[in-house]
Amino acid sequence: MPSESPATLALSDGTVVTGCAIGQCGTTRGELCFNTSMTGYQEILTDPSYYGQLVMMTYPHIGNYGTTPAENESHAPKASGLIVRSCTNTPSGPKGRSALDAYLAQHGVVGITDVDTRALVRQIRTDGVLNAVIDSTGLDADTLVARARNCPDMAGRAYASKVTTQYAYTYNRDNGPTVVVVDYGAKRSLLDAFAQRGCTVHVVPAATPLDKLRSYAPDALFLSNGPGDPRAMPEAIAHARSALESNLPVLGICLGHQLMALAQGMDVYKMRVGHRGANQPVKNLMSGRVEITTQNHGFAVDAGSLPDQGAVVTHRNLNDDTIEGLRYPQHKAFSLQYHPEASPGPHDSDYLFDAFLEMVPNRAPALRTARHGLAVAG
Ligand SMILES: NC(=O)CC[C@H](N)C(=O)O
Repeated sequence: MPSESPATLALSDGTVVTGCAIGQCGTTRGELCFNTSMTGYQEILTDPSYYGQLVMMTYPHIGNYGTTPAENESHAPKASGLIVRSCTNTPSGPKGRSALDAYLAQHGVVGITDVDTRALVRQIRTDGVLNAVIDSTGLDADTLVARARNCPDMAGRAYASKVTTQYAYTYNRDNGPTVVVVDYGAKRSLLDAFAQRGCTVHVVPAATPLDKLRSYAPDALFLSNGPGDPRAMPEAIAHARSALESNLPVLGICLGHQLMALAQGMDVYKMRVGHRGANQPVKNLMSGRVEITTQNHGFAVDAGSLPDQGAVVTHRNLNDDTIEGLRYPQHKAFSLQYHPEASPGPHDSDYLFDAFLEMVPNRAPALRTARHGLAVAG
């Protein structure tokens, strides 16, 4: 156990639990979400899509293999706080890895350990998602519950502006297609997925309009993952519409997927409980193949809003039948609710990056694209 200092977790429904402080001493709040991955806590903490959320890990032992900069998905943690059952201060693994507690403190993240996380998950699964506060400064329970109740809801929050890059930069230069990434909070491993395939990768701020994107002479556009409610991003929805109409291949992942669906006139809703973990089963409806996937989302595209034309469901979640992938037959585009780059998680869905790049004209024939049914008009 990293410390003997008490900490409190207070939920907006009045639940108050006590545990021990980890990381920075302080008070923090956000939407309480749980992640069922057994490993990958550092990738999860630094995934910008967790901005504004308190991450609760359901796997009981967290911190076992410490932390190292190579496992960052962005330069520092973006989650608002961390809740675990048991946090070790003596990580195993190669020399030079830091303890999770020290890593959290170094980056100003407030956390709590020694909490019955599984009981809290059962509560959330029954009652739906809610906001919470973690405190290690000794504030009283009533104050903490009141702060949890005052915490802004994730619905209506355009948080991508908090995590997007301020300046355009080139992540990789190579001989393959030029991909322009619109950064709503992109994970590093998404950029790596393109770099590993020989792409030149330019990353631009979320508010960059299409004519500016064209100045990079892109072969393809990528709309990234990111935090918050896509319905609160009218400018980004308009940009997604221009991207779709650009005649360039477009891929959207997670927030990018939701923005593309909204641009095509579909609706997005806030889920009662989101999908966060590394073992979500998804069926590719064209190949019939089931992929075990990594997910992190609290909003989803409403299947009831599927237009007669303009979007076709390509992937479904086998747990709850929610939409996991769409293709847009009038455009060179498809989008995914889940994370084919994983990190953490299985690599079953890697093929989707190849399928996307095969949409770029003058590239290798779209063998894998055709096999998975994602070949499009254009
Ligand atoms: N990983 C993401 O891009 C998340 C998208 C969106 N913020 C959601 O929670 O649904």
